[in-house]
Amino acid sequence: MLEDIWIYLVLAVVVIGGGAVALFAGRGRKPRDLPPGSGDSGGARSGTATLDTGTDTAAGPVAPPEADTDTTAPPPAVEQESDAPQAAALERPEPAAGRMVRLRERLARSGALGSTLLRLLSRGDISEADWEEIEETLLLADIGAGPTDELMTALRTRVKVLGTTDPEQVRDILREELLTLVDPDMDRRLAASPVVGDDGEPHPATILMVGVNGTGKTTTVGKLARLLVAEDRDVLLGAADTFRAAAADQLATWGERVGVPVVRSDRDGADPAAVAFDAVKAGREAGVDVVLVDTAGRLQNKAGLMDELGKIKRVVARQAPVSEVLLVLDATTGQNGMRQAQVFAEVVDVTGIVLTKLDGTAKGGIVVAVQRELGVPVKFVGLGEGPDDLAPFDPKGFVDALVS
Ligand SMILES: Nc1nc2c(ncn2[C@@H]2O[C@H](COP(=O)(O)OP(=O)(O)OP(=O)(O)O)[C@@H](O)[C@H]2O)c(=O)[nH]1
Repeated sequence: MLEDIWIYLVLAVVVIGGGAVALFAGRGRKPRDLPPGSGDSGGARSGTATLDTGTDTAAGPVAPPEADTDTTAPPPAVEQESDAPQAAALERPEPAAGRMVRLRERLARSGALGSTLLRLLSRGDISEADWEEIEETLLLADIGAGPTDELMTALRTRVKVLGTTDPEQVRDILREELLTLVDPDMDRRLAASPVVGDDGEPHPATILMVGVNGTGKTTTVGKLARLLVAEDRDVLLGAADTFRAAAADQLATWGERVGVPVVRSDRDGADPAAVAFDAVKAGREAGVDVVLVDTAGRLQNKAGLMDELGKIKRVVARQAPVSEVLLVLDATTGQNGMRQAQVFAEVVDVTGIVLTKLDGTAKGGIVVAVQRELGVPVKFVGLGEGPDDLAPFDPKGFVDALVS
């Protein structure tokens, strides 16, 4: 009997002791890479923000970026993966190199452009009606009037001079002329390395993503974060699309999957400029390489858009020079997309274009049209809904896919 009591006592001590160890082990774990003053380091900054663990933490009062910025709002929160099971589940995104090749067949419907042109150009005697059909095909693919004229002139001249109907030779001519239009000499690199500011200090590369809602902007921010993680960059996301509450949740999910922190506001409709400011500030304090800022960019009117984006840019520039403004356009929207591009270009200095939904559209010619219109390169293309279906744009791979 006495022996039994001893056994129960020993068991009780083991169970209670084990529980206590587990509890403290869990509490002692710190969120990764949090900027000083956020998370459980506490105290240095007043005001409150929450980590997604739900525990109360101290994070910073964020200096009001501009006089007209809403200062009554609580500062944005940094969301962060916070314990071992989540960290273990981090995904390793696919490297950037080779994505365009993998996604090539997604351009199949744009390939209809190439096959129609090849069929017509390989005819022994190309009639005026054939040339008209070629022209119509180019226009329907959204290449634009000017580039279509140029291509027609070049093709007419070269086919006539060569006098060939050999499909291989015709294919080579078409490939060369399309490549000239897509312009392989444009600089398509993304400015994603830290920069030294006027103060001589290193700052993260800051990239603003702009575009109309529905073009795939938030998704593209998530995909681009993955692509940068695959390239071993430290990334932080700013959820400055505060119009659509779900956009910040969407970004948080993208971030969690690859261990990228997200700065967001706890309040729907918060000032986007304040969130952008805090994101860049947090990125700077954490020493990340790149801060990607999602914006809302409603197009109700140009003045409103200019106000919002102009303010975000000014406010962010106080923390770090803006390295890139990427305009996200939906390739399926044709002329409507071109009009959006014009408005955004008037409002903010766009440095690159991301064309989404290029999979399954026959409108691939918009690559040429939009580059011509804005004078800036297409830097990335979205070729599907998968998390790694965003590829750095490669003109040669694109043209090869069209005429293969
Ligand atoms: N097929 C295809 N779908 C895409 C691509 N990029 C985004 N999408 C889809 O487009 C839809 C809209 O994407 P969101 O990121 O929510 O678009 P958004 O409305 O610009 O984001 P907000 O500005 O936050 O409103 C989603 O269903 C995406 O999966 C792409 O390259 N191909």
